[in-house]
Amino acid sequence: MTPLFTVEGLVVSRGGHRVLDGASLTLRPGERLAVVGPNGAGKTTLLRSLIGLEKAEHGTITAFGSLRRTEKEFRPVRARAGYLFQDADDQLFCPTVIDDVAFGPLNLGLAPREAAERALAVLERLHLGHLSARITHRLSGGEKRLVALAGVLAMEPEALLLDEPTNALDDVHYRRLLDILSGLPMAMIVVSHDRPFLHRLSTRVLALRQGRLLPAAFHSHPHTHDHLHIHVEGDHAHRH
Ligand SMILES: Nc1ncnc2c1ncn2[C@@H]1O[C@H](COP(=O)(O)OP(=O)(O)OP(=O)(O)O)[C@@H](O)[C@H]1O
Repeated sequence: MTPLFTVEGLVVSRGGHRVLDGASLTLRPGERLAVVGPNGAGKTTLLRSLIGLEKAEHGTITAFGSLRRTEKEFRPVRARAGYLFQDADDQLFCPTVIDDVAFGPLNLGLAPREAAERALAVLERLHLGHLSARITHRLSGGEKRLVALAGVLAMEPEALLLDEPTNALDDVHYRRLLDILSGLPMAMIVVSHDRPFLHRLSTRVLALRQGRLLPAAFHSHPHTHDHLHIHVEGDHAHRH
């Protein structure tokens, strides 16, 4: 099966520093790829690069079967890969929830009524129908996050790029998000520090270390404690 994304030897600098320094990955249909790494390792930079929001100095990004280099080449990628921002406030900008969720479908060319119907259907699927008429900026942090996800899903993307999706979620919303994402058929890349969440959701793990992506795996030590660790190939020290 053709990969949705293939990244080879990606180099991206931010603030004069090489954040990504030869990062490579492949996202295949149906895969749920977790990307972990310390604060500032470049996880957000990686997701932004995949949709052309950061400029690659070296390396190649192939998305949906085509090499992408220019803004023009990346534009269709943004319509096909749904990106959930780390901060929901960066994503939501319409006055009401329904307008925000309908914005993407409208942009894709749907008629206003069709866009509103699709938006409402997605909100209801996420058990958020009761929020549709609410003022977006007055939602709680967790509500904002789920509404932002509704906006992404309303675009019916072929892949999802999720930056810290469990931020600000309580137990009920956390469980709901996990159920929703686990039930979606599309491939996704999930950046998170939430190891139990990634452990349940992901099919594969990559760790970002010194600008490169290394294969990693979850492991736990039930004999001493029951929280999850991530073992990175080539790392010797355990991180608690
Ligand atoms: N606009 C910017 N200008 C300069 N440097 C930036 C900018 N945005 C990010 N950086 C730097 O790039 C590096 C990578 O940031 P990035 O947000 O990709 O990390 P991250 O792995 O997502 O971190 P976190 O886990 O804290 O969200 C950091 O050192 C950060 O300070």
